[in-house]
Amino acid sequence: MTTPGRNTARRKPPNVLANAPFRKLWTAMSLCSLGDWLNIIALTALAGNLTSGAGYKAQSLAIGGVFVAKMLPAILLGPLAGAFADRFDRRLTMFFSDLLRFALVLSIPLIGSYQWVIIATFLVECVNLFWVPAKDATVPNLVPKERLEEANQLNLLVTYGTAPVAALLFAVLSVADDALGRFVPYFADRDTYLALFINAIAYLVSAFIIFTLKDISKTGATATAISTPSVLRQIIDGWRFVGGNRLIRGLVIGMLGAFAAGGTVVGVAKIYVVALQGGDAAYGVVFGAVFVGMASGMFFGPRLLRELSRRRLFGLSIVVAGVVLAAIALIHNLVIVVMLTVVLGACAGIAWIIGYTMIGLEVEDNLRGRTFSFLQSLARVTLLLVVAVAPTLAGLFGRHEVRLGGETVYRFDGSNLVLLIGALLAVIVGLLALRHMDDRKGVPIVSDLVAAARGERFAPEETEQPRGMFIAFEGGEGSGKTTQSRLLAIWLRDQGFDVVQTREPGSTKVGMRLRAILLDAVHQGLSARSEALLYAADRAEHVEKVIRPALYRGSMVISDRYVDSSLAYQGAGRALEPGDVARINAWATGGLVPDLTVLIDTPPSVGLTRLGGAADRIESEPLEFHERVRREFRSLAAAAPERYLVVDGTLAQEQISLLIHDRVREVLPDPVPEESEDATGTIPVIRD
Ligand SMILES: Nc1ncnc2c1ncn2[C@@H]1O[C@H](COP(=O)(O)OP(=O)(O)O)[C@@H](O)[C@H]1O
Ligand SMILES: Cc1cn([C@H]2C[C@H](O)[C@@H](COP(=O)(O)OP(=O)(O)O)O2)c(=O)[nH]c1=O
Repeated sequence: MTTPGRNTARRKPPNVLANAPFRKLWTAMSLCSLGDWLNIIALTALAGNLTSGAGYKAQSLAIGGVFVAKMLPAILLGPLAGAFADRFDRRLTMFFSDLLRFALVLSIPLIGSYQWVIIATFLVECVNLFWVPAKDATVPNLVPKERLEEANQLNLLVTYGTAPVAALLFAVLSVADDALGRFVPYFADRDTYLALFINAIAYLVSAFIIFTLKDISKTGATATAISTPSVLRQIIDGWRFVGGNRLIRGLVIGMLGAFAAGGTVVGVAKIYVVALQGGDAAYGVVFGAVFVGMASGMFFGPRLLRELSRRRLFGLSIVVAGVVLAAIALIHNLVIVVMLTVVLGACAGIAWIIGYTMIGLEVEDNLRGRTFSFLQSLARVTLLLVVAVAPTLAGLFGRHEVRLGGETVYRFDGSNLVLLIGALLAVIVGLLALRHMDDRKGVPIVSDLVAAARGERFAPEETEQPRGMFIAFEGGEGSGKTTQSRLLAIWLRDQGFDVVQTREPGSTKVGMRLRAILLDAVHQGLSARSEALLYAADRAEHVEKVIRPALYRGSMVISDRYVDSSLAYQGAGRALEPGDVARINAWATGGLVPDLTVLIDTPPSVGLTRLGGAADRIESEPLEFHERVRREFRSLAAAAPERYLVVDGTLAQEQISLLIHDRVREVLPDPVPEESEDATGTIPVIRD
C-alpha cells in the first residue's frame, strides 16, 4: 500500500487506498467478498454432503437448489432493495446487515439440515441486497471524483479476485477440518463447518470495521442518488442499442458462451468431484482452478500471440474452451481434470477480456457505461441459468455405465452429459464468432497461428495472393496519368474485366481528409517527415479498404499513383532518406507491390504547362524539385524493368494508349486478342 507523499509524491497523486476511510471500507468489502465466495462453496458442498445418502439425482438437485437460492434474490428483488437501502443510515444498514449475515451463516452448521441451508442462503442473499447498494453509494462519498474509477477497479478486483483465494482456503479448511475431527468429535465428518465458521467471522469483523467508520454519511440525502434499474430492464434496453451492431452482437454472444462454459464446471463440480472420488478439498481446488485460470487468462490474454488478429484469438479461445471442456467431461481423473480446468478458465478469461476491450473500443463514449452494465447483467443471468440448470439436468439424467466389452466399464453420469453439452455449445459459439467476425478472410487460420507463435504476422504466400491484378500509374504533374488510367480502365472493362479505378491521395473517407491537408496550399509549413507519414497513412487506408478487397474479389485495380510517388516526391523531392520512405510504405501497404507500374515520363516543363487552375502545394514547388522527382521515377523503373513500362509522355494520347495495351496484354490472366483494339476506337476522348 502506498503512503501519501512517499514514493508516489512527485508526479502521481496518492493511491486511493491512502484514503483511510476508503481503505477501511475496502478491507471490509474484501472480507465480505471472501466470505461470500467461501459461503457458496461451503454451502454447495454441504448440500451435497447432507443429501449424499439420497442418491445421485437428489444430490444434484440439492446442489442446484443452493445456486438458485443464492442468485434469485438479486434478480427478483435487486432494484427494490436498492431503493430501500437509500433511505436508511448507510453505516447502520451495513453494520446490521453484517451482524445478520453473521448470525445466519452461523446458524447453518448449528441447525445442520438441508432445508435450513436453502432458507438461510436465500436470507443471506436478501441481506446482501441491502449491504451492496449501501456500500456502492458510500464509495463516491469517501473518494474524490477523480479517484472513483480507481476505487471501482479495486472493488472489482476484490469481488472476483477473492474467489480463487476462497476456493483454496476452503480446500485447506476442509483438510484442517478432517484433522480437527480426530481431536474434536464435533468436526468429524463435518468437512464444511470450519469454512462456514470462518465465513461467519468474516462478516462479524466487517461489522466491527464498518461500525468504527464514522465518515459514512448518515443518509442518502447528500450523496449522488444511485438508481439501479432492474436487471431485466438493463438487458432489454442494452440489447436495443447493441443488438444492431453485428460485431458487438457477435462479441456479446461469444463472451456469454465463454462464461457459460466456465459456469457449467462450477455448477456440476461438486457432483463430478464426488463421482471422481474426491472430497470437499478437491471440490475447492476445482472451483478455485476455474478462477485462477480466468484471472491468468485476463492478465496474460492481451499479451498472448500479439501478432494474431484479436478477433481470431477471441473465437479460437472459445473453441479451445469447448474442446477442453469436452476433455474434462470425458477424462475421469481428478488431477487431469483440475489441470484442464485451469486451461478452461484461462480460455474463458482471454475471451472475456478481449471481448470487453473490443466492445470498449467499438462503443461510443456515451453508451459505454450502459453497454457494460448490460453485459454484466446478462452475464449474471447466464450464470444463474447455467449453475442452476446444470446440476438439475445432471440429476435428471442420473448415473449410467457403459460396458466397453469385457471388464471395462465407462461411467457416463449426468455431470458428464452436462459438461459435454456445455462443450458443444462453446465450440459452436466459438466457430460462429470465427466465421462472422473474421478480419483476415482468405488467410488460413493455422498459418496465422504458427506465424503468431513465432512472433510474426503471417503474410500470404504467392499461391494465396489475391486473384485480381494491380496496375499503378506514375509520373510527374500533368504527365497524363489520369487520362491514361481512365482509358485503360475502359479498355479492360470492354474485355469483360471487372475494373476498380482509383487514385492517391484521397480515395477513402479518411484519405479525403488527408488529401485536404496534404495538398491545400495553406499548409505550407508541413514538415517533410509528417508529409511522408500522411501519404503513407492515406495509402494504408487505400490498400486495406479499397485495393486489397478488390483484388480478393478478382478485380483489376488501376491506381493513379502509388508507393513510387512517395519515393520520388518525398524521397528524392524532399530529400528524405529513401530507405526510410520505402520502409514506412512497405509497412503501410503490408508489402503490396503492383503487378505492373506504368511510368508516363514527361519533362516537368511540359507537364506543368498542361495543368490549368491554381497550383496545389506540390505543384508550386520549383522546377528543380520536379526534375529530381522525374529522375527518381526513371531510376526506380530502370531497377526493375520487368515490373515497369516507361512511355514517353510527350507522344500523342492514342499512341501512349496503344503502348500500354500492348504491355498489359502480356500480363493479363486471359490474353486479349489484337482485334479487340477496334473496341477502343469507339471510346470517346476524355478531357479533364
Ligand atoms: N499525351 C498527351 N499530350 C498532350 N496532352 C495530354 C496528353 N495526355 C494528357 N494530356 C492533357 O494534359 C492534361 C493533364 O493530364 P492528366 O491526365 O490529368 O495528367 P496527370 O494525371 O498526370 O496530372 C489534361 O488536360 C490532358 O487532357
Ligand atoms: C501519392 C503521392 C502524391 N504526391 C503528390 C504528387 C501530386 O502533386 C499530388 C497529387 O495530386 P493530384 O491532384 O492527384 O495530382 P496528379 O494529377 O498530378 O496526380 O500529391 C506525393 O507527393 N507523394 C505521394 O505519395
